[in-house]
Amino acid sequence: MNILSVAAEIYPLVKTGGLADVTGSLPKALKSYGIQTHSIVPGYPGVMEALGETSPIARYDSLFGEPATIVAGQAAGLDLFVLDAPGFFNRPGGPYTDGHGHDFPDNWKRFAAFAFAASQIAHGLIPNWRPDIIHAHDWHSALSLVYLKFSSRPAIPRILTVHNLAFQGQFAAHHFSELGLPDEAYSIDGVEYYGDIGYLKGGLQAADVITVVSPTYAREIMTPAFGMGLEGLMNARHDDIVGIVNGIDMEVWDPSTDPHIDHHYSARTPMRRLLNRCALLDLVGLPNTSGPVFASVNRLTWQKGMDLLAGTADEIVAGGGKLIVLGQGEPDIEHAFMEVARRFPQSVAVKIGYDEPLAHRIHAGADAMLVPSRFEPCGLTQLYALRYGCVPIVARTGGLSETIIDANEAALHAHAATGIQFSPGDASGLRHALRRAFKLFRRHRVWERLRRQGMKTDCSWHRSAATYAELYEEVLATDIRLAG
Ligand SMILES: Nc1ncnc2c1ncn2[C@@H]1O[C@H](COP(=O)(O)OP(=O)(O)O[C@H]2O[C@H](CO)[C@@H](O)[C@H](O)[C@H]2O)[C@@H](O)[C@H]1O
Repeated sequence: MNILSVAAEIYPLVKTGGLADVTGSLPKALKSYGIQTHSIVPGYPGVMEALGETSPIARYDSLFGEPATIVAGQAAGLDLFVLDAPGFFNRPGGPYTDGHGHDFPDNWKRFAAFAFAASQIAHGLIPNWRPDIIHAHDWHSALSLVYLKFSSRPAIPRILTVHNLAFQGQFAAHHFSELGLPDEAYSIDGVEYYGDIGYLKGGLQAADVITVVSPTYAREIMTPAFGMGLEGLMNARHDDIVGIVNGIDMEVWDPSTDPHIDHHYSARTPMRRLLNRCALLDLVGLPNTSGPVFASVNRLTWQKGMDLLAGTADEIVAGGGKLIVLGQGEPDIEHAFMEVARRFPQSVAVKIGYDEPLAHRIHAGADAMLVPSRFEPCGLTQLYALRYGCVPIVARTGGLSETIIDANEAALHAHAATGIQFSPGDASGLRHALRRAFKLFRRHRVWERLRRQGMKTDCSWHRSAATYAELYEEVLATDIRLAG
C-alpha cells in the first residue's frame, strides 16, 4: 500500500515540535505492515541540503506566482517529494516565522502552493507511482484535501491528522479568489470559517477520516473548552474521528546508544544514569546536591502551562530541589524564567532556545520531567522521559492522562505506576504534585521502582502503527467517503 504523507515538518530535516517527530517516525514504523510512505515536504534550506541525489518530477513556471519544481529524493531513510520553490521556502527564519518570530505574511500562499502540489501528486502527477491514500497533517497541509474534494477527477481516500487544534491557519477571505478553488468551496462544507478562510477547518470537512493524537483529546475537542471554535464541526463529524496515541522513535531516543549523552545506560544500570545527572548539573552550572532535579523541555507557552511552572519554581527551591528549563516561546514567559534563574542562581538554570542535543542530555540526567500543560493532544516529552528513566509529572489532560500511570498507593503497590498526574491543571495542582514528588523522592526504593517501571513502558509505535495500518485498510476497503 502506498501512502502520500503531507506535512510541513519532518524529523530530522525540519522540526519545530512534535509534528516533525511523528511524521518522521511513523513511516518507518508502518514499513513492517507492508505500507510504503512517501512524504511531501516544503523545500526549506535544511531539507534541500539533506537531500542526496534528486530527480525532478514536475516543473511549474508559476506556482502561485513562483517558479517551482517537485523533486523526488531520499534523506535519513525517508522517501521524499520536495516542493523546491525558493521564493516561498528559501528564506531566513523558521518554517512559518521570520527571525523575529512573526508569521510570514504570505503563509496563506506558501501553504496553499504546498498543498496544491500535494493534491497533484495524489491525482497521479508522478509517472508509475500513485498513492492509495493521502494523509495530511495539521493546517499547513490540510488544503490538499480540499483541492481533492472539489476536483472533478477521481478521488483517493483522504485522512487528516490533527496534532493541535489550536493552530488553524485562518486567513482573510479576500485571498479566496487566489486559491484556485471553485466558488462552492467558500461555504460551510469548504473553507469558509467565521467569514474568513480556515485551512484546518476546510481540511476537517474534506477528510474522510480525521485522526487526533489520543482518544482523550478526541473526546475533549467535542467541548467548547478544548474545541477552539471547532467543537460544532467536531461533534457533527463525531463518527469519523479516531484518537490514536503517538509512539516514539526508539532508535533516536535510546539511552543505551544516544550519541548526545555522555554515559550510556539502561534500566539495569541506574548508576550509569547518575553520571549523566552529574554531567548535566555541571553543564548548566548548578551544584550537585542531593535534592531532586526537575526539568522541562518545552515550548514556553500558555498551552504548555509554562507560566504556571515559572510561578511555582519557588516551591522547588524551598524543597531543596533544582530546576532546569530548556525552551523558547512567549516573551513574557521567557522573561519570567530568566527572572527566576536570576533570583535562584544556585537552584535554577534556564536556557532560552531550541537545542536538540541538550534536550537529550536533560532527559538522561534530570530526576523528573514537568509537563504542566493546560491541554495536550498527546505529548511526546513525557514519553521520552519514560524511556530515559526521568519520572514524568504531568497535568491530567489529553494524551498525558493516557500515557502516564499515577503513583497512587494502589498503583505503586501493584508496581504499575510510572509518574505523577495532577489535577486541577493550575498552580495549586502543580504545587501539590511537586510536594508529592519530593515525598516520593525521599522514599528512595519507591522512586527507583517508579523510574524503572517507566523505563519498561512500551512507548514505541508498535501498537499505534498497527492501528494506523488497520485504519488505512478500512478506508480502502469501505466506501466511507462521506465528504463527497
Ligand atoms: N527548546 C527545545 N529544544 C529542543 N527540543 C525541544 C524544545 N522544545 C520542544 N522540544 C521538542 O519538541 C517536541 C515537542 O513535542 P510535543 O509532542 O511535546 O509538543 P508539540 O506541542 O510540539 O506537539 C503537538 O503535536 C504532537 C505530535 O502529535 C503532540 O504530541 C502534542 O500534544 C501537540 O501539541 C519534543 O520532541 C520536544 O523534545
